[in-house]
Amino acid sequence: MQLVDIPRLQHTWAYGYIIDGLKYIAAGAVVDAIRRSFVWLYQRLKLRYSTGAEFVVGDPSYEWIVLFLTENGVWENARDFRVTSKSSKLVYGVSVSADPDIVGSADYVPTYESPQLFRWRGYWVEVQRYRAQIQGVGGQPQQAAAIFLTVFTRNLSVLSELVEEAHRGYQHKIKPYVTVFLADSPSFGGSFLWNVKRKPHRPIESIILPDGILDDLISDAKRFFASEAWYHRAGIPHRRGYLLFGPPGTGKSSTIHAVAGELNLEIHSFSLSSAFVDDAFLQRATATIPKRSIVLVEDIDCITHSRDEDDEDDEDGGGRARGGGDRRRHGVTLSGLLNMIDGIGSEEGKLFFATTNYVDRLDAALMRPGRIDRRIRYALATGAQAKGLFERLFQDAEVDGAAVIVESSVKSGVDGEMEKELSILAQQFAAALRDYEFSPAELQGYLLLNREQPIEAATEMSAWVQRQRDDRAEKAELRAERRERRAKMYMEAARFQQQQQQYGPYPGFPVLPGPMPMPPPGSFGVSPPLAPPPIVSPSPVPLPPSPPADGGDVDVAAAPLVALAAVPAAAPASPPPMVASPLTPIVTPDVAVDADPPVAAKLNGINGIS
Ligand SMILES: Nc1ncnc2c1ncn2[C@@H]1O[C@H](COP(=O)(O)OP(=O)(O)OP(=O)(O)O)[C@@H](O)[C@H]1O
Repeated sequence: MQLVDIPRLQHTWAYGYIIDGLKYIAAGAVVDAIRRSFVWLYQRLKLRYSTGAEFVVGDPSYEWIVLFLTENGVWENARDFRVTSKSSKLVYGVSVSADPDIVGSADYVPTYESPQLFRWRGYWVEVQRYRAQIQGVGGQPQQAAAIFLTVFTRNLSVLSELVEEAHRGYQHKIKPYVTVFLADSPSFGGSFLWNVKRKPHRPIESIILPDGILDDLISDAKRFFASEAWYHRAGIPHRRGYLLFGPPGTGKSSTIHAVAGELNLEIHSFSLSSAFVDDAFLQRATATIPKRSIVLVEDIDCITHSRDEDDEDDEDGGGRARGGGDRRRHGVTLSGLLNMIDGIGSEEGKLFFATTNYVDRLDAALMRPGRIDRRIRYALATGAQAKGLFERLFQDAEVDGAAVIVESSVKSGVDGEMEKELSILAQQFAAALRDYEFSPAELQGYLLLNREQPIEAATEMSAWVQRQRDDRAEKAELRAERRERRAKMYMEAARFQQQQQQYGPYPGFPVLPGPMPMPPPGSFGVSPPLAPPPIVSPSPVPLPPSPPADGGDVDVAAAPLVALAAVPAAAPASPPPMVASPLTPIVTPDVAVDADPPVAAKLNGINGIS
């Protein structure tokens, strides 16, 4: 059967329209085929004669490329932008305001997704923004903004030169800043990203530590970077590990920031106490850290135990995993941490810094040379440090013309004479407290309250110290009371249990499973009253130890005191009880194999840095 009767159709009015329609369809198909052929050809040529690279947000290289594209004016034709607030003054994207404060407070990055072409060193480069699928921790797919660069040349080195130039430009731009990449978990998924912060360089002189500690640390790190070839020849991973330990607020993090600023390094930081940090997270995060970086692990004592260890503990009724139940599935295990530290060395040239307030909780495996090469102990402030802090914070008092005028009565000597003498005030300030009584952070807090008034800060220090001591004594008393109450409850329960065993269960009361476990030694009421904090210790300040010949810990606590002899001394105090550390002496590899013996000898004499 004939479906369309063409000869009859020819005589109808619709015939012309149908033929025209068919012609248009045919023409459209031809044009589309040509377009597709061009696209196909373009893609083929692109594949054959170009090299490309993807940069995903959250990776440090994304920051370099965004800045590079901005500097090369690639965004200039864009009209739509993604705006994000930011805390630094570094300008990315496009300048939209002449006011530097306004420009510096937000990021403007174009949102368009169509490719842009630009010339770089005679090569055509195509840039395209899009959303990439990346694999999150745990394998879940996740969307992330990305930039794809295509360089139209088959020479791969052009692309790597471009990336290198972008990195150099970025480092030059951020020179006055230390870039800190904080490992973070985005709220919408289980993956991770680097949260980028830029902080102005912290001057070395602003950190008040016993003489030489910081300089030694910096020269050690410089020497490490200078001896890359030696590490390769010796077959040792080019990595250096430092452990900074001591009470909170004593300058550990500040030291690391100062080192990063001095050596122009980026910091990639995670805290093991963060809820989202686990073994898989560490592996993924460290894999993205570039060369010449500081890898900083804060609270390195916060590791949980592996499943096997937990199971063993549970059999013993222990359950050692800190934080209980959930920590067994989350958190960083010792083996995960060791793998991560060892893995850092697979990418060259990294300084590994770890901080902790509880050095005695660290495993010996973690402390072995090759993982931790040097250890530095921090302590509460000595009188010399307090004096240094005071002078540092009020150094501008004179510069601003607001000279510190001290009545000569403050200074024993000629009556009525006025003298600008900041150091006398600083001595008065330091004399009001004992060594190892307050952290530098606490002293800084007090000084900031009196930022404009150095005289008041010095003269009112004794009253502040007294208030802090009273406060501490009150808290200690409360703690002792709580312990006593808990001890009483425990004794009651034990007695009740004994009676149940003796006379049978009381009707209506549950039978307690016996026997009651013994309380840990020293807990509850059986322990002696709380030991007073080291502030009230009457023993004299120890003499500075001579540097250990075998390279022990750097002991910030026991470093020489700057002469405060002129200051009326407060009751002497002993240093805080230093935790007996299970650390084994560390042998640094530098001495035996260093090409420059005098330098090696000098370094190994550093203040006993181990
Ligand atoms: N030795 C120091 N010299 C100058 N400032 C200090 C010193 N120690 C601490 N500070 C000040 O105290 C604050 C906290 O210091 P920082 O974060 O470095 O201490 P930390 O030892 O890392 O503390 P935590 O163990 O709690 O992380 C900073 O503002 C810093 O300026």
